[in-house]
Amino acid sequence: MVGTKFETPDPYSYQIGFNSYHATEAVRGALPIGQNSPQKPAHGLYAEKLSGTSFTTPRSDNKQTWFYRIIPGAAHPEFKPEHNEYYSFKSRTENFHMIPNQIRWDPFDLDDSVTFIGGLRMLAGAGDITTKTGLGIYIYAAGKSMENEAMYSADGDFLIVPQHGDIDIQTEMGYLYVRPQEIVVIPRGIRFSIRCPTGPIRGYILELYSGHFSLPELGPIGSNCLANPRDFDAPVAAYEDGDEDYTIYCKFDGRLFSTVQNHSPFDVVAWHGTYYPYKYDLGKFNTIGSVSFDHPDPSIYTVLTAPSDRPGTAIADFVIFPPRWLVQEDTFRPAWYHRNTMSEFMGLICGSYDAKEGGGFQPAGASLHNTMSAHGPDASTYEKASNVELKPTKVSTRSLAFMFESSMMIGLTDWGLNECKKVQQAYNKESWVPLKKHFNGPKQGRADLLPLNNGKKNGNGNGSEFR
Ligand SMILES: O=C(O)Cc1cc(O)ccc1O
Ligand SMILES: [Fe+2]
Repeated sequence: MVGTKFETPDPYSYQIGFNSYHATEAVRGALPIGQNSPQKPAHGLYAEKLSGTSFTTPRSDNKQTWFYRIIPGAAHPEFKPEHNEYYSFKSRTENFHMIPNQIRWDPFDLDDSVTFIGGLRMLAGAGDITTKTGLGIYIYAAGKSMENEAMYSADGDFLIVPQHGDIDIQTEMGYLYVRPQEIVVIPRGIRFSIRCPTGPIRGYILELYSGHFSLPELGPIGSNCLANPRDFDAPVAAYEDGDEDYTIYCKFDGRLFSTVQNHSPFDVVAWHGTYYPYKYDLGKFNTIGSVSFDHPDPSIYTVLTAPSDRPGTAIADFVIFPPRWLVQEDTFRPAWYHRNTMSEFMGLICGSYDAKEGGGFQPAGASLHNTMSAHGPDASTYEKASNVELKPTKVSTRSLAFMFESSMMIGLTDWGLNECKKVQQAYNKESWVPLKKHFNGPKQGRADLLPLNNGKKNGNGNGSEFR
């Protein structure tokens, strides 16, 4: 299993469950009983509501939280725009480079001279923030902890995939400690601060402009497997009653704004509700696969999904390729060659990826196979996998790749295509141009000119039911 992480003790305790109703108080009696907004909440606290869905969203999807805090979130001077070229993330579609080519990036650099906010770069995106449709993809690299600084995104939910270094996250709801091979989701609007307790940090972020993540349906799999709801951790209330200045950064329509307030935003003494940040250890993913033949669709590896209005069609799926046994008979076992209507952005947290034996897809690197961009195993993977003896084999041991998959066409920012200087110029040439022809039939053919096959036009007629 990935994610056996006893090296760093987890300093925090959590409440468990995906989409659970949580209630937590750091001072006894801070949560009102039987009501949300008493005339005078206990201990001189203010009640404040944070809604992540419209008030009238059906109960099953409704996400709201009540805070009992020292000072309401509104107690700050006005926000002013930050004037740093990277802080206007150029997240509008008209600024994107739309390219049909397959793209692959060398590992992104570490940079320990900046904080999480200073080292956040938009790589790619789709849709429109103002109408809450689509997604943004970011790379972060930092080494300085955010001290007396917090941020929130009005634009969407942050799904953070750490690749290097632990992140210690303080949020309005409490603390989350997240290591590589774990993920964390910080929903829209929640204020948070990121510290780097183990040194430099680096990773990937999917910002979801539309709705929120849910667990995929399990269909015939039944009531367990894949990511089980019990394995998601939410913080317990933790507050500070600080009077020092705090800079609050706000990401709003792809631009960064800031203000300085004279108290800590992490002053929530108690909260209850369904809208909260959560983490998940990818090592707990219960992987399902074929025990007979053929390579199944990677949708079986979906950890979280953000559905669109079209059934079965996601704005964003978060998919992982964890260590697993491959046992299929008479099967080309790596991913097949394919062209999909869905776009695929992939990253590698550690190890290697079984469809890219030829190297080039490295930890902290990435690839993008956009709508209908042809891809699949590189030439060396093909040669190996089409000749290998098919014994039960464990793949991706000590490896973890992931995919942000989207029904939208993904565009690249200037940073993603040029400024980062990580795009591999020879990706196609090295991966697929070397593929050899193995065809051994005549130079031309037409099905309707073939001699009759005992009256059967299609199929070999042999059946394969008793393999
Ligand atoms: O392209 C990729 O490597 C991702 C992927 C993996 C897989 O097992 C099947 C389809 C697919 O797009
Ligand atoms: Fe693919």
